This record gives sequence, C-alpha cells and structure tokens, in this order.
Amino acid sequence: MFQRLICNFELKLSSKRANILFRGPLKNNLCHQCGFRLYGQKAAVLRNCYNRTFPDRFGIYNLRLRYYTSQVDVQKKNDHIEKLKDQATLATSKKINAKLKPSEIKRLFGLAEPEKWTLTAAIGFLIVSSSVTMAVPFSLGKVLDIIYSSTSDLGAAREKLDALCLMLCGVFLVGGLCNFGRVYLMSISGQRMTQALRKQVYGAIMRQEAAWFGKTSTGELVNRLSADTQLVGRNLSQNVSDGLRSLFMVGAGTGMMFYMSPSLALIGLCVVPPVSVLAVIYGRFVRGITRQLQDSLAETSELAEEKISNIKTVKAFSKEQNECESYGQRIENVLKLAYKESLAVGSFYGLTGLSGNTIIILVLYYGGSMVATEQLSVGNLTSFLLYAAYVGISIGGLSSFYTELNKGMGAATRLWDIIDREPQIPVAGGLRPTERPKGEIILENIHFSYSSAPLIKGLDLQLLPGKSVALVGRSGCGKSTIASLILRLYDPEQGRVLLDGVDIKELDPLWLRSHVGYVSQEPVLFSGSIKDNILYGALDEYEVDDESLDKKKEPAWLSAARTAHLHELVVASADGWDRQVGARGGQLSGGQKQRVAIARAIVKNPKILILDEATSALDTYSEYLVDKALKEISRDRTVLTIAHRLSTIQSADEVAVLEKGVIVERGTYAELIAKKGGFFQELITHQTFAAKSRENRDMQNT
Ligand SMILES: Nc1ncnc2c1ncn2[C@@H]1O[C@H](COP(=O)(O)OP(=O)(O)OP(=O)(O)O)[C@@H](O)[C@H]1O
Repeated sequence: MFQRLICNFELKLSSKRANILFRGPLKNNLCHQCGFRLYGQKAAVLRNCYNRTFPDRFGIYNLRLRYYTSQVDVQKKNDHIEKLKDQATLATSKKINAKLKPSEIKRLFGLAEPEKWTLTAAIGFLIVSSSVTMAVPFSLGKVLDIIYSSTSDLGAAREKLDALCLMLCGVFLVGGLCNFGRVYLMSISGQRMTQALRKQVYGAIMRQEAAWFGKTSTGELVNRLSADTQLVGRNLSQNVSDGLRSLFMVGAGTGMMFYMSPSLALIGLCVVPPVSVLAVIYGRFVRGITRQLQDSLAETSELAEEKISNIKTVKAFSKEQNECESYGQRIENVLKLAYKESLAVGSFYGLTGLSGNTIIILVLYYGGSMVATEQLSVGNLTSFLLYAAYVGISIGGLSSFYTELNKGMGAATRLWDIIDREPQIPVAGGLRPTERPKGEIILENIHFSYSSAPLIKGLDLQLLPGKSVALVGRSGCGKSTIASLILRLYDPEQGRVLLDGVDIKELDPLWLRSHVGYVSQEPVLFSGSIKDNILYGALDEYEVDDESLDKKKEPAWLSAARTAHLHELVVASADGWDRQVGARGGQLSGGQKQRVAIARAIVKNPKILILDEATSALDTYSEYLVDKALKEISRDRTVLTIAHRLSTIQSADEVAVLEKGVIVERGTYAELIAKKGGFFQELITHQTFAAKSRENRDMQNT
C-alpha cells in the first residue's frame, strides 16, 4: 500500500539542471517542517527538480517534494512528528520548571497595582487578626501559670483569671472582625483583578489578525480567558493573603519560640530546612504539571465546544456515541495528569504534616525534660508547644502559597503569551483620508499562501468605481481569499492592494473596513435581535440615526432591512424587529440569515461591496428580489461579486476568471462565453452538464 508523503528539503545546487544528478546533493535530507530524515529518496528528489529552472548556478533552494512511499515510511514520519511534539512539550515543561524569575514575579504582582489600597487595608486587617491568633498560646501559658503558681491564694488567682479572660474576649472580637475585613477585601479585589485581566486578555485576542486564529484553538483561548485569569486573580488575592498570614505566623511564632527558650527553638526548627528544599522542588514540579493540565483541559474544551455548537451535524451522522467516546479519551488524559498532580500534592502534604508533628514530638521530648529540671514552666512549655504547632501549620501554609504561586505563574505566562503578542495586522492606526474614497481597487502582482503551497501567484486585478466585477473560478481556487485580501484580513506575501492609489497597508484598517461592505459565503449572525444584527454593521453615527431627530426620515438600518427584503421575516413575529435570531442565528433559515447579512453589509452605505455567494441560499423568488435590490445599491459603488452559479453574474460589467492563482480571462459575460476553448466557457460547460444531469436525475426520480 503506497501513500503520498510531502516533505520540504533544502537543495544545494552547484550547477544548473543537467548536473544536478551528479553535483547537486541535498544539503541535508531533513524536512524543514517536520525534521524527518529520508533515506534512499535521492532519485525521487532529483526527478522532482529535473524540470525546474534555477535562477542561479550555485545556491540553496527550498524544494517541496511529493512522492509515493510505503505505509512504513508514512508511519515512521508520523512517529517522528509525535516524538518531536513530545520533545517540544518536554522543552516547554523544562522551561516551566526553571526557577521563578524575579521579573516575572514582579510582573505578576504588578497586576495588583490598581488594587493597592484595598490590598493595603486587607493586609492591615491581616496583621491585626494574625497578631490576635498569635496571642492565644501566650495567653494560654499565662492562664496555666496563674493556675499552677497560685494554689495558695485561689481568690487572687480567680481575679487575675477573670481579668485576663475578659481582655481576651475583647481581643478575639477585634480579631474576628479583622479576619472578616481581610477575607472580604481580598476576595473582592481578587474578583476585580480577574475581571480586569479578562478584559485585557479578551482585548488582546480581539486585536490579533485573522491568520493567528487559524493556528490557535478556540477552546484554548476560552480556557485561558476563564480558567487562567481566575487562577491568576485568586493567586494575587486569596493566595497572597494566606501566604502573608502564614509568613507572619511563622515569623512571630519563631520569634516567640526563641523568646521562650532559644535552645528548644533550635531543636524544634531543625526540620525547617529540609522541608523548605522539598517545597521548592515540589513547587517547580507543580508548575509544570499545572501547565500541562491546563493545556489538556483546553484541548478537551475545544472538542466539546466544536461538537456542541454543531450538534445538528453530529446527530445527522448519528455520532453521539463516538463523540462521547472521543471526549472520554481526552478527559482520560486530563485525569492521568490530575493523578500525577494528586500524587505530588498528597506526598507533599503528608510529608509536611509529618514534619509538623516531628516538631511537636521533639519539643515535647526535650521540653518535658526541661520542665522536669525546672528550666521551663508548664505554662511556657504549653505556649511553646502551641507556637511550634502554629509554626508547623504555617510552614505548610507557606508551601501551599508557593505551590499556588507556581500555578499562578504558569497561568500568567500563558496569558502573557497572548497579551504580549503584537498582531501582524494592526486593528487601527494609519492614514484616515477625510474624503470618502472613490472606490478604485487595484490588486498588483499579489502572491499569497496559507501554508507552504502557494495559492495566489502574481495576480493582477482592477476594480473600477461604479463598476461590478464578477470573480469566477473553480472551487478552492482562492476567490474568497481575494475578498479577504481587500478587507485586509490577510496581507499578501508579495504585491500590493491599492485603494484609490494608496497601499491599504498605509490606511487605517478601521477606516478601510468602514468603506467596505462584505457578505460572506457563510453568513454568521450573533445572538440578539434582527435589528441588533443589522446594526452590528453600522458605523456609530448610524446607530444614532435610530433615534433620529427627524422622525420622518427612515433610520438607515430600516431601509437596509427593506432593501434586503427582511420585512416578511418580522411580519409574522410578535416581537417585530426585536425577534431573536438565537445563538449563531440558529433560529433563522439559511436564506433568512443571508438576507440579514446583506442588510448588515449595506447599512453603513459602503463605497465598496463584496458579495461572496451572497444569494446562494435564497429561493428563486427571493434571489430575484434581492438581486434587484443589490443591483440598485450597487450603483455608484465598486462591486466584487463572487459566484458559483454563472447565470447570476450576467449583468456584471466584467467577469474575471481565476485559475491557478492568476486571472486568466477577463471580459464581459457575452465576450467570454463567445471565446471558444476559453476557461470561462469550460466552466459554463461543466455547470450546464452538471445542471442537466441533475435535471435528468430528478426526472427519473419522478
Ligand atoms: N484560513 C485558512 N487556512 C488555511 N487554508 C485555507 C484557509 N482558508 C482557505 N484555505 C484554503 O485556501 C484555498 C482557497 O480557499 P478560498 O476559500 O479562497 O477558495 P474559493 O475559491 O473561495 O472556494 P469556493 O468557491 O469553494 O468557496 C482552499 O484550498 C482552502 O482550503
């Protein structure tokens, strides 16, 4: 069984064509993209380049090689790619496992800057509440000492006890209130930081150019937006609060231990250094595993999001069970990582708990001997024990703070990846001519590709103001891509797109797009009403138009809706223009969606109109009406119509045929149809043949 394999190589040329066979070895036979090394394929490579001409005698050329090979080779290549992926993951986790960088920590805490006053107040409350907690062991020791030392004078002891307990009640009440203040303030500032971060990340996502979305999964982005932001927000509030509390308690507890008995303190704290080392190792591990877990979760979310939003297709193919299984498999991966994390967390907490108890045992043992030799009072030993316990617990708290900090850093670096990314096509900025454009579009020697295979190869096309050009060609030849280039959703690799003689790269994309109306092949509506969806295409001033002071004047959105024949859609609905279209316009038919999309495109009165299969989902009558309307609104505009059904473009001023990345024919419909053996005629012949076969089939069926 042979399969086609594609690899990219560098060819080191030491002479022209004829000598390749002898003097032109591959510089290396590693594929640029996947790094797979091919053995014994030299002949295939050479055959592949034999008919190519190379501009230079000597040089290194990139060569894309397609050849048929055995299943084994394909499997080898796939295995190799998998291995590379694993290596990449390893490299990433290694990177993650590296030490926390001070600059990163600084940046993480910089996010808390807007909340500094709330956090300062919360820290104030924290100091008071923690001091109150730390007063407990001392007070308890005092109570015990009063009891033990005053056996002869019970009345005086009682008095002292009453006074002490009364004072403690007051202190604890203050402590409780401060604790409330600390938790409340930390919690609200955490929520606010999460929201601010979400806004920032969402803004950064929206800023990116269209090509980036092709490479990034939606599930991952949604995950970053929801889970990662929450993790970071919680880290900067709750975790910092708990960490500071632990730190305070460790500091104060240790101080009190030394105050009461320095020698006993040294014995008790000997477990601290090994626990700290363990905490650091554990923290790094957790940071890596958290990132892997989040990535894995993102993949799962991506799958679920895609399938749930296309549930009708899943059901139509009865794939519910398969989808459940494939989701189950992904979840299994998440579970495996979660097991690893749980094992690490369990071991760590077990060990820190054990070390806490070790402190207690050590203190009990040596402290007990000191009490026996009257070096320490019972009250002081009790206080000491409690301080030791507090310190033990707080060290656990500190390590958990460190763990959470690592998780937060993992999440934050994922967010910074997005926030710091500079889009290749800016959202705004550039020339904003004050005049409305005339609408002349020139595509000049355009080269473009989505992947390594070139799609547009030196295309030239001119669209004149007030004229309509119909772009036709085989499916997948790049017609919609031309529309995207005019809208500057992508930049050409070579060549220029000019609007009225100015390269659109110099124009403000906001200004450019405000003058281009676009109806895409698959119109996408957003949840909301019909009116909301039409107004989505309006410039701000048209929205104001809705509340027009001149009541006699029809708002722009309403006339756009009228032009797109949307009235019948609202007549039957009690909600009128406020009729909801559902998520992604799911409550409308394909044709209805298309008409809303047409209204949305024309509401801003654009100078250039791009209609990509704009009437493909309409029935013949609606198509007739909408076509008529489109013809009306096309007057005085530059129109680019992309159509499959060639009968629908007869009225275009000019037809351009796209084939293999260039315009191969241009002329009026009549001219091109008369051109014997031309590309357009071939397209027409194919379409007529297909239509006839359909007709015959229909007749046979009836
Ligand atoms: N975002 C993308 N990423 C990668 N490849 C893409 C992308 N969009 C389109 N392509 C590929 O580029 C080629 C041209 O696509 P395009 O949509 O421009 O063709 P088209 O001529 O409009 O096709 P059709 O007439 O079927 O709508 C196709 O092979 C398509 O698979």
